Amino acid sequence: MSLPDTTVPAREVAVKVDGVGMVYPTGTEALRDIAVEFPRGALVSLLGPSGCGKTTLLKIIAGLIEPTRGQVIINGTTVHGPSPASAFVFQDFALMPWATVLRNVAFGLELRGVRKREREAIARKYIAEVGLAGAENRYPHEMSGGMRQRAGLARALAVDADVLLMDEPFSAIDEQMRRKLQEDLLSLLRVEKKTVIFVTHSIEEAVYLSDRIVILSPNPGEVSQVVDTSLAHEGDPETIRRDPRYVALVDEIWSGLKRYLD
Ligand SMILES: Nc1ncnc2c1ncn2[C@@H]1O[C@H](COP(=O)(O)OP(=O)(O)OP(=O)(O)O)[C@@H](O)[C@H]1O
Repeated sequence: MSLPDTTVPAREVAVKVDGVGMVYPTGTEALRDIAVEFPRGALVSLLGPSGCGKTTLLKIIAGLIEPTRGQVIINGTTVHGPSPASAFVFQDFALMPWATVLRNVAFGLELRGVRKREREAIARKYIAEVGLAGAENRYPHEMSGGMRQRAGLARALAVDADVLLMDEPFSAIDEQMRRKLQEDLLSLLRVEKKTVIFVTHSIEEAVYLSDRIVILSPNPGEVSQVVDTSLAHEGDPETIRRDPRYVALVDEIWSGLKRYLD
């Protein structure tokens, strides 16, 4: 009789960063030999001090800039330029100020030639999903920072990319609203099942949200540590934040990072 196979299958890789290096034309070496894997359906944070190359890495994964060395592979295909497999959520929301929420959220689909009726139906679905139902006809200046970031998230979801790239999406938002958005993002991901690469400065935010944290060190940006959090992200946020494993992880990451602060 053969024994049952109890090995846990490794999670499939959605995004592979393979030996990426980046030297800007100014001569700044922003990244050196970055090799990281992003499992499908996981939220992975890039964490590190200012200037360690987090945004540069995210832009390379998005295909917005070409690395000097190495490659990025999304769903088995090497990235050369922006691809429909990924969608970017910007820190400053990047909404068109002259367009309503509905038009902003539908914009990626408009660029892809989706007909008006269809794209607006899709946009309305995601506007509701991020908690903005009723705000379809508002303009960005008529909304709070939190609402604008929800619209930015709905726009990224509407194009139905597998991979969401989020560059400090909550940093321009006050603390209470940020916590609410973090919780809402986790609930949304339970429904949408995206692979998320999330840039943050905040250790607490990274530990609260992430399945995995990639810690970068500066000058040049290199991977200094990869931490699998193994924390449950469901349940009462205050209970999670008091979980001894949450507290220990925040402490551990903080003691690793503080040597980079002057
Ligand atoms: N377009 C550019 N041209 C030249 N150098 C750049 C450019 N963009 C970034 N850099 C440099 O590359 C390095 C990494 O910058 P990057 O913005 O990726 O870091 P970061 O970790 O995202 O920083 P922060 O946390 O402050 O946003 C820095 O030294 C920065 O000055």
